[in-house]
Amino acid sequence: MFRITSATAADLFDIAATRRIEETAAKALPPHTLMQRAGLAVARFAMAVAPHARVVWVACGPGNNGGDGFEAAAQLQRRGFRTVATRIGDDDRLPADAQASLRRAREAGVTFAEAPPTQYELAVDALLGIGSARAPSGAMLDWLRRMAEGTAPVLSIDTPSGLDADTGAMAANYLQADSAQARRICLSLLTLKPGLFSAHGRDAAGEVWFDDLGVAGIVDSPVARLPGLPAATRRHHASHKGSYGDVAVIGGAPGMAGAALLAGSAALNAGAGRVFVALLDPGAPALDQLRPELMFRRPDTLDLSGMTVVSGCGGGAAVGELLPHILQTADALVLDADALNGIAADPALQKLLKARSGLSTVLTPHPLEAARLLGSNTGEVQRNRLAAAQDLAKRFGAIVALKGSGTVIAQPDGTPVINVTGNARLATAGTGDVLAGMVGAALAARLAPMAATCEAVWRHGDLADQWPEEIPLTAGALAGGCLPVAR
Ligand SMILES: NC(=O)C1=CN([C@@H]2O[C@H](COP(=O)(O)OP(=O)(O)OC[C@H]3O[C@@H](n4cnc5c(N)ncnc54)[C@H](O)[C@@H]3O)[C@@H](O)[C@H]2O)[C@@H](O)CC1
Ligand SMILES: [K+]
Repeated sequence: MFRITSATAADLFDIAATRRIEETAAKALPPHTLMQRAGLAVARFAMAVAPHARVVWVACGPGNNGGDGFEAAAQLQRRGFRTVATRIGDDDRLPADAQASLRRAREAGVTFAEAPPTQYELAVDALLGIGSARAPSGAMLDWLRRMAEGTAPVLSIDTPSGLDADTGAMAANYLQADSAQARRICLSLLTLKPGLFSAHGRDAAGEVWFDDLGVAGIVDSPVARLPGLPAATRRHHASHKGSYGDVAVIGGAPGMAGAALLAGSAALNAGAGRVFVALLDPGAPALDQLRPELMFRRPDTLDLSGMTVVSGCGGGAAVGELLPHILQTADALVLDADALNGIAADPALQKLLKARSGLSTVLTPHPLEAARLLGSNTGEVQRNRLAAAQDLAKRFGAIVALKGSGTVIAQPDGTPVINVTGNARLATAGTGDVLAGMVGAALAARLAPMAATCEAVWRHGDLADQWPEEIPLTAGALAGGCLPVAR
């Protein structure tokens, strides 16, 4: 059993694969073994989280997730914890494993009650796991709300109930109440699921822990993976600015120069050898007094063939005119914001983007920009972030970093990554420009495009995670705090 942190590299399996893995493992073991292991893991965890608990409330659902709950309740009761179970569903419709665990809970002396205890020190959510099929309602929803709004920690078995373990979509928003305050922990069993780390998954799950139930040697292919720590950074003494590449930021239409400057500063701080800024506002100053290292050029005077171009940041409509040239000549390319909007609106540009297939190209859309590129809508993208990012990556032959809670980094062929660094403090204007600059620096340092993007996204989020509580997190400060990604 271990906690998932930003340093954890791990494979993620969808519901279908998890069921196959469970079936294979169950066949190789005596009956009921997996559920007993699951219950024991939950009970051990519960005792560590609330060793002082006078009452543990276990809410059990109608399937095997409920069975895990009965088993955990039995194990806790036997170890001297007063355990109160509330349950949904009829005895005779319970799956066989859950029926066996229900019997064991009754034999152990677990209290079965119609309503939750008024006082409890730990709540265990064993209502629904990977079999969640519709929005929780009635008593189930009431209990989930009550847990979320209580002060005792909530321990979700396998998945938070009602969460789609494949996508992180929530069937019922029982966490949206302002009063939701309980510490939340999820103990994922057998496999780690992608939905725990994307969309609503992170809020619903809280801290994620993992127990493999003693099942090793999984042969199924993961649907995604957690990247773990980026490789250590070390620069050779015998290197020079040319070793870390040139970045050209092209953007900053009238009134939006700041976006391009943020990207430029971020690229510089992330270790790019030289950073050129080509503003699309003819009246913009030709020097940034605070960043004299940035070299200002007219867009048409730059030779992009040896450069990593970061395009879009505050580009407005003006960037559209330059995109054919940029798409055809940039050595490596990061496309953000207005560049993505321009491409979404113009099939000719889409063709040029596809023609770059095989070159280093990274798209960094937020969900609305992704929706425009896909011709869908934000709701659709957010309902399945993994699928949307993969669809875009395949369609345009590029690396795609779909921003949001659990940024998804997808590649045309190969397993996508879900990034677990970052937090809601990044939800402020300009942080996306900073990310684009950081990706640009990593590409300029000649990292492979997937590795460059994963590393920059990880570091960008990690900066926010490490940011001191008392210092406001602004994009300018974030751009100034970038740690080198280039080696
Ligand atoms: N069978 C085993 O030995 C093991 C089972 N495991 C547990 O089993 C879970 C999967 O079990 P199941 O496949 O039975 O699925 P679940 O227990 O997640 O739920 C399925 C049941 O809930 C009902 N249901 C779905 N949505 C509902 C809603 N909104 N309101 C009311 N009822 C709803 C379904 O009709 C079905 O009866 C895993 O998440 C895990 O917790 C694991 O511990 C591994 C071992
Ligand atoms: K659950």
